Amino acid sequence: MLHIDSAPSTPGKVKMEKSSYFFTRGGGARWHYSLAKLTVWSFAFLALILIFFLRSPAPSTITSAADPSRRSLRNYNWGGSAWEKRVRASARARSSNGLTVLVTGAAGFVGTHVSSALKRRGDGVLGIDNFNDYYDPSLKRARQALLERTGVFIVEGDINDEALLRKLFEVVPFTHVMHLAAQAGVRYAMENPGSYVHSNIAGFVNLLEVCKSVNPQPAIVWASSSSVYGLNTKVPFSEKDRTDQPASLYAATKKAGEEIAHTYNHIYGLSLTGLRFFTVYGPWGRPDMAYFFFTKDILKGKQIAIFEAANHGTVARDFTYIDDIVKGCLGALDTAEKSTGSGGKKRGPAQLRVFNLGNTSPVPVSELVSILERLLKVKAKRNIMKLPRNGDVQYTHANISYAQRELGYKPTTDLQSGLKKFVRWYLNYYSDGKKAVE
Ligand SMILES: O=C(O)[C@H]1O[C@H](OP(=O)(O)OP(=O)(O)OC[C@H]2O[C@@H](n3ccc(=O)[nH]c3=O)[C@H](O)[C@@H]2O)[C@H](O)[C@@H](O)[C@@H]1O
Repeated sequence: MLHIDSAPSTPGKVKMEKSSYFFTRGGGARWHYSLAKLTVWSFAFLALILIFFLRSPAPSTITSAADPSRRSLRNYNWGGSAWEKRVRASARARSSNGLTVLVTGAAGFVGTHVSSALKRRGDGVLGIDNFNDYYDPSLKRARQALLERTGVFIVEGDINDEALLRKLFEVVPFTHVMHLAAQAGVRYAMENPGSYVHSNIAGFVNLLEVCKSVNPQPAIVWASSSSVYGLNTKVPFSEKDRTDQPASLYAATKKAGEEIAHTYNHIYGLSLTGLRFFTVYGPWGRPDMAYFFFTKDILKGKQIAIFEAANHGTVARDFTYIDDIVKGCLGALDTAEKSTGSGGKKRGPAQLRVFNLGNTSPVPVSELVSILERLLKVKAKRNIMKLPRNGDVQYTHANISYAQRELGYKPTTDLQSGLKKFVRWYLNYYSDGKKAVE
């Protein structure tokens, strides 16, 4: 008998005393009996596997590319005629001159708002999202339900799944891709660097590989970030300023995205527009962002950490309201020129752009908290802390004249009015007893 005490510490080196029971010569009838039993059980096991495969539904069951960065590896189901029908219906534009847009990260904050705005004005929209657990997936499911009501179907899958992306382009000849799927968050990059490489680099390259090879190639608009300005001190930030000093891995992956975009534009003629978003906030926002968890913590009476730079220096952000960002995204899609490649080959020069989408009026984080206090009618428990060395920069401020000229981009919502709408949404969303605030 193998006792727990006698088990060797090296796995795989367990002495199989029981196995000698099957293989000793003197075993006789007992040996034959055991062999027969083993055979019967083996057949039963094989039969079970066979039944499992025969009973599998017609749609292909694809396991997403293993993501080492996630605790929960996910299986996604896609395919089959009913699924294709939903994909086609969602992507159908109301009129023949409407766009047909694949929105990646459609269950995300910006993705939901952009998808809904496109659908409302008559464009065809299909979403894709992997519903990962970076933050509460139930919020993503609620956004999905919202989009379903407007007629937008979100395919569950990962942008790293090449077969899925190819299938989507086979079913629908998308004219545009609005690429918003990403691992967001500046500070989380120190905890989980792999997830940034997986989504923001590998996932983006996979998407571009598929886009370059399909006919017709779509035009691509995608989310870069204000964080690419990193340690740049020249303000306001202009697209011409240096972006070679990222302060976080998140920023570095977004900057890498801009360089990767250059390559695919140069070699394959893909039309590519990068949008540098400046701290986007609003209803249905991201719970990992300061304005969101400050609201939660102020209401709970919990202390909040407010960062300040050296010598009591102000930390400020050019907070940009979601509706303004949506207008910028639509402006970028509407002015995107066609890609020029076909058959995977470039046939001529293609459009390559990068725009700042900010609000042009930075607000100190302490002022953000004061606005929240007034709106929530609760005093915050402020804990002023030195800005940690975790990727945060002290200050952001967008120069938006290029986006104004080319996209007609003109932000109209100040932080006070935008937060008012956010707080109204927050109280309404979380007052419904079913949604727990962690
Ligand atoms: O502009 C962008 O491109 C980026 O904007 C945000 O990043 P960030 O500006 O750091 O937004 P928050 O995490 O909401 O932080 C806002 C401000 O609050 C400060 N903060 C954050 C957390 C905290 O506990 N205390 C605190 O004072 C930060 O230093 C920052 O100045 C998003 O999280 C990024 O995904 C996005 O790419």
